Amino acid sequence: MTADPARTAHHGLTHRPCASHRSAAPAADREEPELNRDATPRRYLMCAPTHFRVTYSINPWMDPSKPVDLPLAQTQWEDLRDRYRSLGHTVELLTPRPDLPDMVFAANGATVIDGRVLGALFAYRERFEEAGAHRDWFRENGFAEVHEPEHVNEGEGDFAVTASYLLAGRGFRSSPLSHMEAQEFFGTPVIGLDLVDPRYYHLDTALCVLDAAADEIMYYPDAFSAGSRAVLRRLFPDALLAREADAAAFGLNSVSDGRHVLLPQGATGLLDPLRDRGFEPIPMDLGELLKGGGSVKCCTQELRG
Ligand SMILES: CN(C)C(=N)NCCC[C@H](N)C(=O)O
Repeated sequence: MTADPARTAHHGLTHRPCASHRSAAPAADREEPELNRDATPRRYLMCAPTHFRVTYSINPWMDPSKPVDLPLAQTQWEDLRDRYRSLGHTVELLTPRPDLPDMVFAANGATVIDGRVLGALFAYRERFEEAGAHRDWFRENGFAEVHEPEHVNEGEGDFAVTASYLLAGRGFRSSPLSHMEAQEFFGTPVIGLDLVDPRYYHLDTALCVLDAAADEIMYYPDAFSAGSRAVLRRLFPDALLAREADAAAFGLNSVSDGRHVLLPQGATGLLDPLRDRGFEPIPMDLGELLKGGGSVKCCTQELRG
C-alpha cells in the first residue's frame, strides 16, 4: 500500500504533539493542555432503544447469534441522553416502533440544516419505514420544509456538516446521486467521499466533525479511497487522524458540541490528542448498541437551526 504522508509523518496525528511524547515528560514539566474551546447549545433528536434487537445483519458488526442485553442498552442510552442534557443541550424524542429494531440509530433518519429537512431513503428494506417516522416527526414539530428524497441517503450516517461543506459518504449505503440531491436542496457544496472498508460503512463511522464553524474534523484515513484521502488532506490539512484501534472501537462515531466530545469509551487513543487540541473528551459506554453497528453519533441526530 502506498504510504500516506500525513499519516506516517506524525505517528497518526497531524500537526499536534504525539500523546506518547507528552506522557514521557516528567510530571512536573508536563504542560496541561488548555481548554480553550467553546461549546454551543445543540438540539438533538434521539429514539429510545425500547425495541432494539439484532435479528438481521446488514453490517459486519451485527451478529444475530449474540444476544442483546436490552435493559443495559436502555441504561447506556439514557446515560447518553442525560449527559447531553447535563451539558445544556436539548434532546427531543422520537417514539420507537416495535417493528423497527434499528430505530435507536436516529442519526440515519434525516439531515437538518437551517431548519430545512432532507429526509432519508434507506438502502435496506429492514429500515425502510424509519424514514417516514422521521418525516412525520418533523412535520408534527413545526419543520415547514421536509424533502422526501428520490435517491438513497442514510441521513447523518453519510452526511457530515461543516461551515464550508457537506461531506458525503458513498460506497456502502448512500447513493452518489443523493449527493447531488443534497447539494441542490441545501445549496451547500458537497464533497463526495468513497468509503472502502465494510466495517466503516457509514461516513460517521470514519469521520467526525469536531468544530463545524472552524471546519475541524477527525477521521480514519484507511476507511477512504486514495483519492478521497487526498481530498481530505487538501481540505483539512490540520485534521486529527485516528489510528486503526480507535476507529475499530468506533471512536469516529462521536459527537462534539465544539468543546465536549462524547466518544465511545474504547477509543482511548483519541483522548490525549483531543485534549491537546483543547477539547474535553467524555467517554461513554454504548457497548450494547455497538452490537447493532452504532454508537454515540448513530444515536444522535442534530437539529440545526
Ligand atoms: C452512523 N452509523 C454507523 C449509524 N449512523 N448508524 C448505525 C446503523 C446501524 C444499523 N444496524 C444499520 O446497519 O443500518
